[in-house]
Amino acid sequence: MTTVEDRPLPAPEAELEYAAALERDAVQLRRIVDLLQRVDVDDPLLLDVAEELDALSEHLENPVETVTETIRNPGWRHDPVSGVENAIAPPIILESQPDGSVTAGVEFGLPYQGPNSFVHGGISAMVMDHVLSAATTPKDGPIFTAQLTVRYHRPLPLFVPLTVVARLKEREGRKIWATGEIVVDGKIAVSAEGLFIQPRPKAAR
Ligand SMILES: CCCCCCCCCC(=O)SCCNC(=O)CCNC(=O)[C@H](O)C(C)(C)COP(=O)(O)OP(=O)(O)OC[C@H]1O[C@@H](n2cnc3c(N)ncnc32)[C@H](O)[C@@H]1OP(=O)(O)O
Repeated sequence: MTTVEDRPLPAPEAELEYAAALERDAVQLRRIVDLLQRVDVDDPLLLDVAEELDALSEHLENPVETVTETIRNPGWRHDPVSGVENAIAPPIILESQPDGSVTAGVEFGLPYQGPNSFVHGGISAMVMDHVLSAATTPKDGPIFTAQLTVRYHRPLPLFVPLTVVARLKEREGRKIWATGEIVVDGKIAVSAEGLFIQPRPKAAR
């Protein structure tokens, strides 16, 4: 059996081409997920869709990407919030600001709905976790969320541009606190505070 390690790595230019293709694939898959939320339930086209998607899955199944390969690829292209290669990511594109804060613009559609016409609270929490951690992530290694407190001030509407902001609050050894908000029409809809911890070096565990 050929393992991932045995397979030759693509040349750098081919790798770029594949990455771009994967990004385009994720865009189309995201579009399908969105359309499936909106299509008429009595549309006869729906009868063929599962078969067509099944054929597509069969096509992709061989060779399937293994866990090892997933870890080898850059995580930030795969993650569920800003991963451009991940169809479940909105995706949210983060920007680092000169003052050290991180901002992002996003607009959620129906796949992210919780209460009718509003964003699911778990999605808001996931976004806050991600953007807060981006504001704290030290350059010298990974960081883990230890605590996340989210306050929902007002419902977050779907189909409206939202702004996410996060900033580092305090650092004490391996512990880093950050705060942030999701803002709609200039008003804070969600605020959050997180404690992030740099894990101990392996030898010290
Ligand atoms: C652009 C890309 C941006 C990045 C995107 C990725 C974002 C993804 C963020 C995540 O989703 S991370 C996944 C969810 N989180 C986890 O799975 C974490 C699971 N927990 C752990 O792995 C460990 O518990 C943890 C690394 C958080 C801490 O383990 P340690 O062994 O390093 O902690 P240790 O016992 O040495 O304690 C160190 C200090 O932290 C404190 N501490 C540890 N865990 C805590 C906790 N959960 N809450 C509060 N304080 C905590 C602990 O009391 C102590 O305080 P003091 O130094 O003051 O004594």
